[in-house]
Amino acid sequence: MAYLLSNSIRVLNSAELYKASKPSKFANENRGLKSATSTRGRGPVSPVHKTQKLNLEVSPHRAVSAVRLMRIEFGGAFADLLNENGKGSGDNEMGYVKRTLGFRTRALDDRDLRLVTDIVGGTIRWRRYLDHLILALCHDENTFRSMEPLLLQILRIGFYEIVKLEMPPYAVVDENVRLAKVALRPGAGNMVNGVLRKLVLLKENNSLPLPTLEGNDRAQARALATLYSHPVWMVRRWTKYLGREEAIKLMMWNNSNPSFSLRANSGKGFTRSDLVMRLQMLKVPHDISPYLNDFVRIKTGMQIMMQAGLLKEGLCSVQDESAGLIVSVVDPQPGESIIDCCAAPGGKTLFMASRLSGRGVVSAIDINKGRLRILKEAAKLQKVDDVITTIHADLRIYADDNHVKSDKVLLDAPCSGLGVLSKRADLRWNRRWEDMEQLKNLQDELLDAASMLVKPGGVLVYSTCSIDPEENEERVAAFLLRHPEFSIDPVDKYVPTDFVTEHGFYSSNPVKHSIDGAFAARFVRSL
Ligand SMILES: C[S@@+](CC[C@H](N)C(=O)[O-])C[C@H]1O[C@@H](n2cnc3c(N)ncnc32)[C@H](O)[C@@H]1O
Repeated sequence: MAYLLSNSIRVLNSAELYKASKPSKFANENRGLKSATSTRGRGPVSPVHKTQKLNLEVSPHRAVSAVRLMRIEFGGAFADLLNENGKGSGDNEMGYVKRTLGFRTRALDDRDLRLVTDIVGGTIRWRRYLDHLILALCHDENTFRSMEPLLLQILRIGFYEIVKLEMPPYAVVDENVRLAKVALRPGAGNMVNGVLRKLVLLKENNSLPLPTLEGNDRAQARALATLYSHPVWMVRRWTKYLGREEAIKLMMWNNSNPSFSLRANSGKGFTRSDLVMRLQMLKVPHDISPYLNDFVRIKTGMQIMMQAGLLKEGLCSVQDESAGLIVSVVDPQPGESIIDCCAAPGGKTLFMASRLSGRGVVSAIDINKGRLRILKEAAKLQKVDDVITTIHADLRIYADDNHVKSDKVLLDAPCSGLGVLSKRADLRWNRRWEDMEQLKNLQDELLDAASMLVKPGGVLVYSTCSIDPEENEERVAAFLLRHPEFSIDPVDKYVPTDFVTEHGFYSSNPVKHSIDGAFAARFVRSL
């Protein structure tokens, strides 16, 4: 499958998603995989009876969006089932469309690709809100709870297009009815027709059945969670730590279309000016990063940039400035030995390596062999492999067994990812409150291990892509209590003051800085 990228890398890298995603509680508690593959009502993977011919009635971007949403929601298990039914279909998206819907559509053009990205990303982000409306407009709760997954995806798409994209409503109704009829059966088309028409009327009368902010804290959190389409536990956590107003702003940011940054790969002699020139030639609108010399921001045109081969040739990488600023906190210098403790897939390793000008070494450790392989290949492509060594290991065991001491050690710890929810549209539904406790324990263990690799007088940087104080400041405080041999080195020398907290940590705030949320603390080990 061509990864149908235009502006949402994480949403679209579905192979990765299958592996990474845990079952979505919200989605799966009422409709499991069994119903996803049910043959009742000609379910999505029983298309034997259907024509395998090219279908020109259904708009291809809707068909592809519906199938991609199924794949994201049901993850690897769904993909595996498809493969059982037809080997080889997993390799390309049209294969999935054919297997799921029972027909092919014409190939997608650039406009279709952009629509798929918008619809899939938006429908995932707004899922709780959309499901609330769908449930309200169904005959009864049982109709909603027992709905075939493909039918539900078609309804979600229609609701999203009407309510959030504000597309011409009757065209949306017609198109989605047609999709339901062809992919499922005429009755399903009638159902979609009835529910979408009700929605159009309610929207025209400005009377969508939405919850109001009433009742106790819990009830209000539930209402906010529906209105801004996030899990209740996140709303409660953010209301506690940020206050309601900031929590709402954060949720609005998470629901907006993400923009991306590109890092010119100076390791390959390709400068930001070179990148700017190439983007100008490709007519891709861009802005220079105000924070980092190698970075350029783009809101649209990712597809064009990829088609032009800039990523494939290793001339630049997609990297958020929040991650680039963590490398600024490490401040790699030529000749240094650096250990990147949780390195894969390598965004920060590669950037650090490019800063060494061919002198020094970055040892990239990771427990995940597959992701480490991606890092290795990217290092070759970007011509920084001469200063990178990869080590496949559990950091905790590695640190116990090896008595290496480095100038600098970066621990970019596994975390909730609560700072990157605008890019990782599905992550909010996969993260559970219980994950936080497990993650905090792991972060403490990894910090202890990473600290063993720092030479006297050396530097340790702890970072996350989370905005959660329990994963950030609290972990730092706990670490300092356990390790009096380390002290805080304030980061104001390394990043713009706007990112420096009162305790001398680096913190990027999506709402304030319009980049992903991230955190870093820099420690120095006593001599
Ligand atoms: C936040 S990601 C790192 C992202 C990376 N630094 C980058 O910039 O691309 C966390 C990584 O920690 C790795 N990891 C988790 N537990 C680990 C362990 N016990 N030892 C080593 N790596 C681990 C995961 O495989 C994952 O690749």
